[in-house]
Amino acid sequence: MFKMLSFIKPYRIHASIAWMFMLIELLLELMLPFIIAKMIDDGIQELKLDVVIHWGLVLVAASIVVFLSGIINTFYAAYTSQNVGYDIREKLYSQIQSFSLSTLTRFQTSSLVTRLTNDVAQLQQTIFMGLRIMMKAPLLIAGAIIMSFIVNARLAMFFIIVVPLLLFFLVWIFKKAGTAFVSVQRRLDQINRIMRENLGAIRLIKVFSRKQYEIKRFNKESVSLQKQTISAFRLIETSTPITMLIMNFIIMTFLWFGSIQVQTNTATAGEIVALINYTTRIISFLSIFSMMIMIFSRAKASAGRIHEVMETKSDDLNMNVSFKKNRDVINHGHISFHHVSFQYPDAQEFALKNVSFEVKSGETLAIVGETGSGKSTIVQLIARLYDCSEGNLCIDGMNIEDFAVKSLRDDIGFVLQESHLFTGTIKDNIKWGNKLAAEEEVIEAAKSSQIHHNILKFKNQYDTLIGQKGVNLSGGQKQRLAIARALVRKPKILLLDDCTSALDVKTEAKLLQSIKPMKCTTIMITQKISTAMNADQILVMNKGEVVGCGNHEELIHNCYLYRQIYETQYGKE
Ligand SMILES: Nc1ncnc2c1ncn2[C@@H]1O[C@H](COP(=O)(O)OP(=O)(O)OP(=O)(O)O)[C@@H](O)[C@H]1O
Repeated sequence: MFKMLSFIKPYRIHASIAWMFMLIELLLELMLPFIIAKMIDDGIQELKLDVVIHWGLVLVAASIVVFLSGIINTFYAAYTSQNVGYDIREKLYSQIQSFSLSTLTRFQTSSLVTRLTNDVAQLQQTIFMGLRIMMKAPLLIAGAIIMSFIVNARLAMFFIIVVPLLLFFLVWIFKKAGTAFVSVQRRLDQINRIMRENLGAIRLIKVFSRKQYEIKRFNKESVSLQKQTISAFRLIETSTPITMLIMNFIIMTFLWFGSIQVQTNTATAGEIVALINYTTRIISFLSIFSMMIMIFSRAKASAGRIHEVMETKSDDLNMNVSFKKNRDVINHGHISFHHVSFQYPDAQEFALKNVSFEVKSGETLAIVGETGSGKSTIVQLIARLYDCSEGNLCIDGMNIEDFAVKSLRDDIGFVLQESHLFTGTIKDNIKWGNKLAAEEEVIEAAKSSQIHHNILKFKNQYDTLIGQKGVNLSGGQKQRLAIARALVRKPKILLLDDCTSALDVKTEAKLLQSIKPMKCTTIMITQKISTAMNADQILVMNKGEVVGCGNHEELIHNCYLYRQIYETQYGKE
């Protein structure tokens, strides 16, 4: 938690101003009961109207300054907390961007979203409360005890016994509640995960009529969150009645012993009023204390979760500038795999086993094979989303690990199996691939990917807004838009991971024809033999191994698996 305080450093002047005005407010608040005691003892009891007016005016002036100090304090506390929240969120976000795929999987997307939103908001609120009242509460309690000693030391002795006991009790609650709130935040992660899954698959839920099942699943997590939150709050709530009971007991003690002292002329009525006034202030701030415990306990849990992300090593290959020969562009796009094996982190088996093949510059390689045979893994290694476990992957004769990762990826156009589109216009989505692309280049990419004519039919053409995840486009349109986004990069290497599945044969053939003149080395994963047949070479994969490589004619004769796939799609004839 204290590590998070370093984020306040840039705003120390604003935080100090908030603090200063909080101290002014506090000092004057502490003086108010003292002023009232003076008014009673020197003015009302002595029947001196001028003394009453004098202390009355002092009281009004002090109240105005308290009010103004409160406003200024709130302003600076809000400024500091909002800015610190912004900085933490920004740092957290860029840290998340620097994680490798396996680290991101380990944290889980829903948990990262909760950390970026809810956890940061908890810290923001704690900093605001810290500068507004949290610091004030202990100081006011200490100040009220000191003032009570100045007013009447004998009666104030009760505080010395009771207040440390109370504080001890409250710290114990704070520790217990901290653990409880970590569980609350974890439950919140689960709720977010279910919501993400649910909203992302709303169509699937509808067609499978799984609405009730999903509602039950959500309710189960929701009830679990509710129970955990209630038990955490219950713990904190026990502190309020216990605190009130003890402090009311002190007030009764002051009234009892105070009345005896007034009768024996060892204390004045004003002193007793002032002492009770200080006690009620301590009570009100001790009840703020229980709120503070709650806020601090939650913030402690949130700070731990944020700290965990910030302390995790940035392990995206982008960060490790490991290129030795300083090559930062792909010249020709010649790809060669030499006995490459690969195992996913935490996986039991190798996804690729001793894979060797070559694709010459400007050629097209189609990869076919059963599901789970390692096709996507091959293209992911070329984009260096992972490094080979064994063997070498070379581009233009140089080991891929010697390239600067960012530059390597800048020369690659990658179209994933699932076409992710972003909220924005069609033009924005294509330009996402290359933000420097001119209008003509965007249109050219759209033409090559066979989506241009569809776009022209929309009322706003390239400025048509796409909803979240492109809901107003068909599956095939989304795929072609994703291809246009890759083509606009003018890549040296184009990786198409089964991204033409939703296209009809005619459109797909046109698309592949228009890619050819671009002379980029293309690796195309496909389930369709009709598509694979157009490639210069076809690689046949089975259980992570290459079982055939060559053109269509060669494979029909030499590769049993290829022939089987062919016969399934075209019939034995
Ligand atoms: N992130 C991952 N972590 C662990 N194992 C993985 C991961 N991704 C894939 N695998 C495993 O690696 C193997 C190869 O997966 P890959 O996605 O390359 O197959 P594929 O041929 O592209 O399949 P499909 O045609 O269904 O897309 C599979 O057994 C799969 O379960």
